[in-house]
Amino acid sequence: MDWPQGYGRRVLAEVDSTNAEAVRVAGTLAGPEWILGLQQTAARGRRGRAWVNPAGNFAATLVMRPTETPDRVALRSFVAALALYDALERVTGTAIGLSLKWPNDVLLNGGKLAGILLESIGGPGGHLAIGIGVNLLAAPEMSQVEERAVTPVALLPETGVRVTPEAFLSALASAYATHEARFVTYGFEPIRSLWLQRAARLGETITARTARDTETGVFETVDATGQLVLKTPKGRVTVAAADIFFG
Ligand SMILES: O=C(O)CCCC[C@@H]1SC[C@@H]2NC(=O)N[C@@H]21
Repeated sequence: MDWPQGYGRRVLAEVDSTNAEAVRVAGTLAGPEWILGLQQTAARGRRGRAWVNPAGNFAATLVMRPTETPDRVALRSFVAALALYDALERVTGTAIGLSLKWPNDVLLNGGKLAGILLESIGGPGGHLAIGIGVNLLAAPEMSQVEERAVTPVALLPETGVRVTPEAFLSALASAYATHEARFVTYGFEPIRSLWLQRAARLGETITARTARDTETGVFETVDATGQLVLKTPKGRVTVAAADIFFG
């Protein structure tokens, strides 16, 4: 697989967190760069949670310096989710069982295979870190993740396909570059449309839990700003950030 032009790459045998490394190196970079960590000792997940990261799983962060407004920069989580989906399809040879869970998880056979953590570095006009973790080899135990979280799954036990983190990075970087170019050229609409075609539970009843509220309704769509749109008994509700529960 060809490495995409214009993107740098560094591989670290061990690091606390590739997102933390992104913060340390962002100011020294001349262009976008992938940081692959073969072992992470303090990996972090969304909403301040820890990310359990057994060796052999994939952990990388893309550091870049987007020029758009913060709202648009945040839409990169959909760009990254699409790239992950495509890379997984590429390495396994099939998209069967793959789906995307709003805002930015990748599911395989209904279990959580991958997660994305977007962090801004240095405020507006600064860098963006897109941290991506994929359970290539092993999934954490249910006891290691939050209660009611989607059951974690891993690629090898689910599909029999063994992929190294380095090989997966090549597939992901290439897929990411394709979707990034689409986003920069055509905006969010084609990304939104591709994402919706791969969405888990679209048209079904789901629950969105925010820090303050819990909303249950039919998952209608994702709007032009990336917000989740639910049809609830009290009307249409848009959700900017939440944990999503099925069933
Ligand atoms: O909570 C989630 O679903 C997001 C998990 C993101 C984990 C990845 S692993 C690579 C990068 N470095 C980190 O410390 N976290 C992200």
